[in-house]
Amino acid sequence: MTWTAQHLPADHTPVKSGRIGVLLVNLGTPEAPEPASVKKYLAEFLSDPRVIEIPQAIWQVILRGIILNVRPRKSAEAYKKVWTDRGSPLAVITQDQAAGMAGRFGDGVMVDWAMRYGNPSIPDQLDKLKEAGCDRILLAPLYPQYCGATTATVVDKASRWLKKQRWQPAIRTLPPYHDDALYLDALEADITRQLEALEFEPEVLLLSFHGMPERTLLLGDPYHCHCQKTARLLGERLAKPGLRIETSFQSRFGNAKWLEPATDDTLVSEAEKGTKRLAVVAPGFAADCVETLEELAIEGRDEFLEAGGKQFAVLSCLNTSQAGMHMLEAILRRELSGWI
Ligand SMILES: C=CC1=C(C)c2cc3[nH]c(cc4nc(cc5[nH]c(cc1n2)c(C)c5CCC(=O)O)C(CCC(=O)O)=C4C)c(C)c3C=C
Ligand SMILES: [Fe+2]
Ligand SMILES: [Fe+2]
Repeated sequence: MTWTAQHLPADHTPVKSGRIGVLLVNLGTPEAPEPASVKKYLAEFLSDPRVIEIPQAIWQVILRGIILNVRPRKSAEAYKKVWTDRGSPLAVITQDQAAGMAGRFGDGVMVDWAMRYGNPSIPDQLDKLKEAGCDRILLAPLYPQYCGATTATVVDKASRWLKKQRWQPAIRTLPPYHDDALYLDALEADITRQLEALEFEPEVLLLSFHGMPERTLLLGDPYHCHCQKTARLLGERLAKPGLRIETSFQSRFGNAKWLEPATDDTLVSEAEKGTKRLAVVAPGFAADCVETLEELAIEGRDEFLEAGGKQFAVLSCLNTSQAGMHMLEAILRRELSGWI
């Protein structure tokens, strides 16, 4: 028997194919800087076993009984301070990064964006790319340093979507790029540009990475090593007389021991030991967000100045800077090789 289109189910529509999709993914953010939205976002984020690695039965009692009744109000205040006309900085910048990549790889390549928690969700965006005819998709978690709590959970989420597809697109994932010359070139250029534009010359440049529970390092997560390697390679490039480069970890959460030294403690100890002029940059964040714009630029400033510091600046993340977009295009193009 010869199979022809008439043997297909009545609802079968011919599938467009042959296109390539690129999905940029970042962490996720609330829909609004209000406690109810923050609560919804944190409930999803902090229920991810890749993020909180203690048994869910115990954790859900703590999360729903205490944390989700206290933290959303406090976090919503932080989000209010950095919210823009277009929404949360993290979402706006990620959207702009995707828009800035569109058209750079030719007509057959669509570039879109998603958030691991909240919207636009990874499954919705993968549906969209597939429906538009993408049979090859490059999934790009925008985390230079690999971490189970960030990179792996993006791949987990996409894998759950793949599991439901009868006809799966081919998927590639962007590897960590913590020691990639393209990334280091972009950071070196963008940090140098911003340091030269400051009204003061910092004595200390603090490289602040997002923290993680120390236990994850002992369990073999490469995140800490990746941060240290980025810091070492970037430090070598930025080294100049009169500038000391230090590394720290920010955004401590909960009571467990986190990676050290902590950024807030470092800002205070630097000021107390006499550092007057300090600049901070967060090389691990692909886009500015509440953690850089509020925790570093507002809280961090207060901590440093109250402890005796005199001049303080937080540099922008790569965001949609020329150096950042050039890097993004180059690392994506490399991962698309053989497809375009
Ligand atoms: C145990 C809790 C957390 C872990 C582990 C964690 C890891 C982690 N996070 C980022 C990047 C971002 N985190 C952001 C916000 C944020 N992070 C946590 C907690 C953990 N993060 C919370 C509770 C929040 C929300 C804000 C708050 O209430 O303090 C953000 C910004 C999101 C935004 O909306 O702007 C980013 C980005 C990394 C890279 C990482 C592990 C390496
Ligand atoms: Fe975080
Ligand atoms: Fe924070």
